[in-house]
Amino acid sequence: MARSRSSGRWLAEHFNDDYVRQAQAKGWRSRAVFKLAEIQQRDRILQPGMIVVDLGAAPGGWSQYAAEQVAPNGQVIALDLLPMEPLPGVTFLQGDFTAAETWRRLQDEVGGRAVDVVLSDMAPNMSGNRSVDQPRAMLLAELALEAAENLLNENGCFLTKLFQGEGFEAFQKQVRRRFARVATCKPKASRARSREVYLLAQGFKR
Ligand SMILES: C[S@@+](CC[C@H](N)C(=O)[O-])C[C@H]1O[C@@H](n2cnc3c(N)ncnc32)[C@H](O)[C@@H]1O
Repeated sequence: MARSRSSGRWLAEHFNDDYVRQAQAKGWRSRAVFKLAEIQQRDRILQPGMIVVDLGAAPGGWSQYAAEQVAPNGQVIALDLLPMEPLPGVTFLQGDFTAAETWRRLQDEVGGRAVDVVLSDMAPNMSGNRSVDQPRAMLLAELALEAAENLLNENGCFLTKLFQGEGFEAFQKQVRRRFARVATCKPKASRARSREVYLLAQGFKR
């Protein structure tokens, strides 16, 4: 089947991308790992022994990196709509996080343990229509925040992907009410033309 011009452009960009080459060379599952690594090198949010929840985890770059940082004795509980190949130190749940049933399964897996960090790199399939994509992306961020508010221990940390646009400011305000320190960042590995940024919230107030 003939590829569309835009998917051809995406593939060319993907394979020429230095982060893709570096990820392949180092055995990381995704180029996205460099976004988390940049944040970790600056803010040290992951420490040995921590329990981490990784929402929107497939194909597994963030989980792979987080599992290394929290070893030994730490654990990553990863969740995605799509299947994911097993990783050491990572328990994986497949399900749609917008479904109440998936939230119940995640709570069961956590089993009442105090979670130190909730990560969310969830993103909807982009249609290209901003009025459709933005509310879908905001819903995923809202659900990730709700999960963080339910699971995190005192002083816990929440890192989420966000897209600049409708609802962005209100979401930041909401996060500021529950966390002592909140900052947005655009890691170098995040494509300049993408509206994607990351919100890092530290010091959860229970
Ligand atoms: C940018 S990718 C995550 C990449 C990942 N951080 C890594 O390093 O490999 C976004 C993921 O969010 C997942 N996702 C989107 N909507 C979801 C939903 N409703 N429930 C669970 N996962 C979802 C997608 O399936 C996709 O795998």
